[in-house]
Amino acid sequence: MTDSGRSYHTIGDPAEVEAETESLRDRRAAITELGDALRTLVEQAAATEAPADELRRAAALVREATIPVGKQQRERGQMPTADDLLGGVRMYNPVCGSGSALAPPLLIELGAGGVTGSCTLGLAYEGPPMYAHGGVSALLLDQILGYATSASGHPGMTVRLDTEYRAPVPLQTELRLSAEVVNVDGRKVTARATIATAAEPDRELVVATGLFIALRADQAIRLFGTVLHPDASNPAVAHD
Ligand SMILES: CCCCC/C=C\C/C=C\C/C=C\C/C=C\CCCC(=O)SCCNC(=O)CCNC(=O)[C@H](O)C(C)(C)COP(=O)(O)OP(=O)(O)OC[C@H]1O[C@@H](n2cnc3c(N)ncnc32)[C@H](O)[C@@H]1OP(=O)(O)O
Repeated sequence: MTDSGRSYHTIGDPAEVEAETESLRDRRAAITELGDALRTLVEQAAATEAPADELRRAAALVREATIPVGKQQRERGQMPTADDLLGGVRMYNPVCGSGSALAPPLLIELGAGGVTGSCTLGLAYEGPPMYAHGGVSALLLDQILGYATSASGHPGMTVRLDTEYRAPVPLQTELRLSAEVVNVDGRKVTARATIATAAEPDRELVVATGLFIALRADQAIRLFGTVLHPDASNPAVAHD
């Protein structure tokens, strides 16, 4: 679980992220607080052995909670007002976002040779008994690969993700991820990422290679026209 405050998903130097007004800081802290509560709910709901009447009582309470949350909803073409897309603040990113009930969340740090990530997966992520679902491993790896490519100055979209599952990923165990860019060929960027446990960081449980393509301006406009304004200062768009 994350603390409230500055624990949401950012990329790069936090000092570079747009100056937060007091009200934006407060709203992001509240989004994180709700995210923490939702993650606790999701995890406990996946692990519960409570009797049927208790589950029905909980369902009624959750339905009640949707009333204030549902009052003001954004549409698909609108970014969350608490996000800063180019600054890399994505409050609801389903892997790292502190506001997302789906996110473990994965905490990513920028290091000298690449990026590292840490998280612990609860029972909500179970695939084979006691171990993570393979799709969840791929989700974590795609995210950290994307982060590594962006952090290296070559943001792009995943067009290929090759995932090799060498050993099952244990739940309720602190995990370490790492990723680095291994090749840049024009708009094509290749990166490699791994998942291990914190206790045995050199034993690679899952290894992925991702191919990322930097978007041409016309592609960015076609895909993200309503939310992304490509210009010379936008690092997400290749200008070749
Ligand atoms: C990306 C902008 C978003 C804004 C980002 C802003 C700031 C960044 C901040 C934070 C980011 C931090 C972390 C990132 C987070 C998460 C990472 C998750 C990433 C994803 O989860 S993202 C969703 C899944 N992703 C897709 O939804 C892509 C679907 N896709 C397409 O929309 C098209 O594919 C497109 C438009 C990408 C390319 O357009 P296209 O396909 O027409 O390709 P194009 O002509 O441009 O080709 C150029 C060269 O790539 C080769 N090439 C293409 N595809 C290939 C393949 N599959 N295998 C081998 N080579 C391939 C060609 O062969 C050619 O090679 P060559 O030059 O040698 O001929």
